[in-house]
Amino acid sequence: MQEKTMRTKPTSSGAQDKPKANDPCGQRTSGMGTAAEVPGMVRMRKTKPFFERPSASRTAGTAVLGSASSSAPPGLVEALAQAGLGGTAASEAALRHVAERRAEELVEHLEEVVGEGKLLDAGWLQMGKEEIRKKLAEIFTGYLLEIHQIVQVSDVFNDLSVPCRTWRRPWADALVAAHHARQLWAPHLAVAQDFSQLNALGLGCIVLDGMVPPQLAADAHAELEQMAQDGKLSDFSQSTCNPGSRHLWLRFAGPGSDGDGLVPPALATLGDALAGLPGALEERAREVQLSSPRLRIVPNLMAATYGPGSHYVPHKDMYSGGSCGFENTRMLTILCYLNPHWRPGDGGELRVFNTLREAPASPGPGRRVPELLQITADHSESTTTTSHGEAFVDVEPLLGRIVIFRSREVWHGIQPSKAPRRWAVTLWVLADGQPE
Ligand SMILES: O=C(O)CCC(=O)C(=O)O
Ligand SMILES: [Fe+2]
Repeated sequence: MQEKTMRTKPTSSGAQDKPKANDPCGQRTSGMGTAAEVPGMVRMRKTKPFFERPSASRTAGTAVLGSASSSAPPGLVEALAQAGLGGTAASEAALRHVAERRAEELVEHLEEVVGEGKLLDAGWLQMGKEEIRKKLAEIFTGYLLEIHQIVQVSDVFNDLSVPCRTWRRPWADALVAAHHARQLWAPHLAVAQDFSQLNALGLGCIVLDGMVPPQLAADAHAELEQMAQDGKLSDFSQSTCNPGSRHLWLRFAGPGSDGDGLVPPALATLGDALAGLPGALEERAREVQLSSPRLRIVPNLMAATYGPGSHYVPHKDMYSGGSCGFENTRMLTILCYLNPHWRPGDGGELRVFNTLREAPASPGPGRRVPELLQITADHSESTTTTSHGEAFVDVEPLLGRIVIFRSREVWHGIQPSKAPRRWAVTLWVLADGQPE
């Protein structure tokens, strides 16, 4: 378990190193699958939930209505609860019915919804009641359908994810040391103890070699090659961020993973073991009284491959939905490289940049998520500022090498690959915004 074989270049390497302003590269933009399939796509809670389940005791909602108001339509959430439709099973027709009924009620109390700072501006008082009723019904229906979608996705996510402290693995517990936790969460402290090139960049990033049994890594590599041959990979990415890359998702545990034969054994074992790392890191941090965020595991690995010429421009793994107001909650990126034949000159190194001072990157507070389920490629506001510096370290994608870094801070990219297929599996570890 040592850090080794990294090359450092002190200067910028030109255009490829510079992300464009408005760089939409925080996530691959093709073949992303559904929100529920992609770790980190939904949860945005930290201390303040962006969305709370409808409940009778709640009088105001969060700002999901957007254009019409910054608060929930008066009484609508209560009406939903009274109709027994707070769960995920409500049909669209039932939600429309609740919305219509509430609109009818409110037309008799226009002062609650029309006027300065209210749901509809004072101009609406010029309209007839029927027109106002229709407008309210339309707004309410949109609101209910939106929050209903969020509840559904949130439920799926919660079913799929667990706090990392419940995913402890002896393998990871034995291998993770306190200094790893320091390197990750307090790099400024770690620098004093460890003068590695990576630490010198002042990042939260660690490289671990010799942890994955070589045979397991080789088997996992063979399984990926087989899956590629069997046509399981996505199409080639057309994105300017990571042109030519291909990927597939491997749900190695939990609902949807059993008996479907989609995750071959070595990859499943590897995923299960990697998922033990955050819990071990959290525990080590606790032991040395280091403050670190609580984390959550989604047992879903992404395997990605880069062929000749394909690369990934500098980016961070945290991204937001830009105009959608969506933001992921990725906290840690855990990579494991699976390239038994990698040689110097094959390219595909992970380039890790030093990071300039930026605003603290914690999961955002409540945001609008109107297009939540349609998220495809709108990550355009994720990286509006180019805040990595000139220095970088290239990390070779060697068989079994594990790299862990802070998704929200660390700028990284992949150098153009020259090898036929450069493989990595990634586990994104999410913030745990659940109450204590
Ligand atoms: O494979 C790697 O080295 C990094 C991949 C990456 O940055 C990503 O998928 O976001
Ligand atoms: Fe990345």
